[in-house]
Amino acid sequence: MAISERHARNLDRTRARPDQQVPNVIEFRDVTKRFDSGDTGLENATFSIQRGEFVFLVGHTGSGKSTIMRLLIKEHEPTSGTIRVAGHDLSALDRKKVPYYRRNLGIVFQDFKLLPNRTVHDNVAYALQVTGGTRKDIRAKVPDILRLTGLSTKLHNFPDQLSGGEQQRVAVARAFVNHPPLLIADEPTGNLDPETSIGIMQLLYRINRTGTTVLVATHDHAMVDRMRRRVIELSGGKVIRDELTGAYREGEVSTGEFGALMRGEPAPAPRRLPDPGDLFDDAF
Ligand SMILES: Nc1ncnc2c1ncn2[C@@H]1O[C@H](COP(=O)(O)OP(=O)(O)OP(=O)(O)O)[C@@H](O)[C@H]1O
Repeated sequence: MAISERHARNLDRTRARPDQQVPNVIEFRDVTKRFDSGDTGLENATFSIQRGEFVFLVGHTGSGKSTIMRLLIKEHEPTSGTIRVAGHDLSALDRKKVPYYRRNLGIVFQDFKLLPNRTVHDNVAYALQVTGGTRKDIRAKVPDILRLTGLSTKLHNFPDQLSGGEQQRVAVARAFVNHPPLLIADEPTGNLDPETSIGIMQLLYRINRTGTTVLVATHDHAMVDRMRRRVIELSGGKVIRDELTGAYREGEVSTGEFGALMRGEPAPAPRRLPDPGDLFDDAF
């Protein structure tokens, strides 16, 4: 669907429901996930994330971070409880429609998941093609996003000709080229050195400042402490902490480095404010 059509439809939505609140982008209500093996991935987890937030999911290995991500992309189904994305109950989303839903989300993994036999340009363009982007869209948007992610000089390179940090930039560019209302990243800096990790986090921060809601699962203590964003901590599948400007560990003092870390990082002007309802274009 063309952006202008979407925009008009979103305006209609707003007009039709003037007194209703904008729904949370993500809402977990009493969500439990038990696997066939008997392991518990998540236990009675309740939290919600509003439009435009930047949220870290932290916790020891096995605490349930990836389970939340996999539930969000409907790779797993909850054993009980309700998950809503942009106000839609994910259990009502037909299996056949799941690929459409996922294409409208920005998803970044630790291991990049790039197409090995396509160039940087084509990896990013592909994300537009599968959502119905025309050649004109590709010509207009891909160079822009490659500039934003610092990849303009690498557009003809293949993934195996790039460093880990550059590959992750391509993955972020691909996830963001559609300007998704929600971007989720599972350990996006897990394979990168601290310096490169800062670059990736700055990129996610800039993306967040265009209006995209960003959820990042991470073990990266230093990054969480420096950025001072909202932190949801898990332990044994339970939410044990939810702080608006938290550190990796409860009660740790601010390093005060956030300003320095993000200085000189101007946010690109949003083309349009992403509407979470766009996640479900063609899906419901
Ligand atoms: N497919 C699965 N089958 C069985 N148990 C699973 C499965 N996926 C996760 N688990 C279990 O669920 C619990 C939570 O795992 P999860 O992968 O969500 O943790 P995590 O916090 O993401 O860990 P890490 O930081 O190591 O990635 C663990 O006990 C894990 O063994």
